[in-house]
Amino acid sequence: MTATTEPQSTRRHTALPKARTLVEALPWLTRHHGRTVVIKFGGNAMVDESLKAAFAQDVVFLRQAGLKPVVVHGGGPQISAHLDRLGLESEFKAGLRVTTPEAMDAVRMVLAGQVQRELVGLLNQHGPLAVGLTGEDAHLMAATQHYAHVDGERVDIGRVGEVTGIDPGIVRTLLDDGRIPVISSIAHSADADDAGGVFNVNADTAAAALAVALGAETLMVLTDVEGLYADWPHSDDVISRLTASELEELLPELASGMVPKMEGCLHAVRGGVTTARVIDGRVQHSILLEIFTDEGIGTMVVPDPEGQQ
Ligand SMILES: Nc1ncnc2c1ncn2[C@@H]1O[C@H](COP(=O)(O)OP(=O)(O)O)[C@@H](O)[C@H]1O
Ligand SMILES: CC(=O)N[C@@H](CCC(=O)OP(=O)(O)O)C(=O)O
Repeated sequence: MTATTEPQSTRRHTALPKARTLVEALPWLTRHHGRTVVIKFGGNAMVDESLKAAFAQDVVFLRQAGLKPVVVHGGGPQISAHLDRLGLESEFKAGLRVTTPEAMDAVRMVLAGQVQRELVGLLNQHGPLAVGLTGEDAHLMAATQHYAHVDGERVDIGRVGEVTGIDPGIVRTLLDDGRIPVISSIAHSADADDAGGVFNVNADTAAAALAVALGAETLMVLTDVEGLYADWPHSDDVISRLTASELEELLPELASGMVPKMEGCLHAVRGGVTTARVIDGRVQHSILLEIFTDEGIGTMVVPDPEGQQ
């Protein structure tokens, strides 16, 4: 056998940048240790296989680094594609899907049976970590019917849910057991006369409600744009940081896709979450960049300074 040798100095030299990267992450590792991070993975950010695999690596990395990641996933485009295959049209009002009972069955099947299963599978390639559930499981998320408001009119959009309560017990149990909960945004009906009913909840709204109920440190929303554009669609200047009050002022000007996201961020920081961020899910390892470096990308919403509302 011929042994391969390399001069000691070369080996040390090539390893050094890796060690530096690890050491640079130390303050962030210390700061975030034991903290809960709710990550919303949008259907539009799930565009290719390598991105999904990198997403799974990042989430597992957080878990192995001592954080408690909770994944809430979307799947709007996947639901629309399925409805299309069934010959059913997708209609949105005020950014929310008009959800007939027939569409509700498809929403539940695609989110819990397809998108969630795929994410659980990708995470579990790294070990027996991920457990999938919906808001129906152990009554995690309760909702009543949500009506949309279009041009000042109250519109019935079917089985769309307004979150009325979160019982985070099952998620806490999973986190304490070292698991990664992967949650589909379907809620059980809170109405006694609709027992057994289910509602379609926007995934951004569900993620924000969960972040508040879990006392999460961070809500991270991965989507298919760089962050919140100041003057969308006319310019691609991203707002990098804004306070809750600044965001509140901006909300009426926002267009549909961003509305539930930014409302969710506002709800989260007003509910005690330290930062809510909208980041570009199309950038590989954007979660790691956001948590462990100064080179965070996207938009960060922070609470108002003390004494200012
Ligand atoms: N001010 C804004 N800044 C960025 N994106 C915006 C803005 N207003 C509307 N949008 C739209 O919102 C979309 C993201 O929302 P959505 O399509 O629901 O994504 P996801 O599937 O990730 O939840 C963007 O692709 C963009 O088209
Ligand atoms: C009520 C409502 O609109 N629900 C969404 C749920 C999925 C979702 O929010 O997915 P994204 O995050 O990928 O947009 C829908 O049916 O499309």
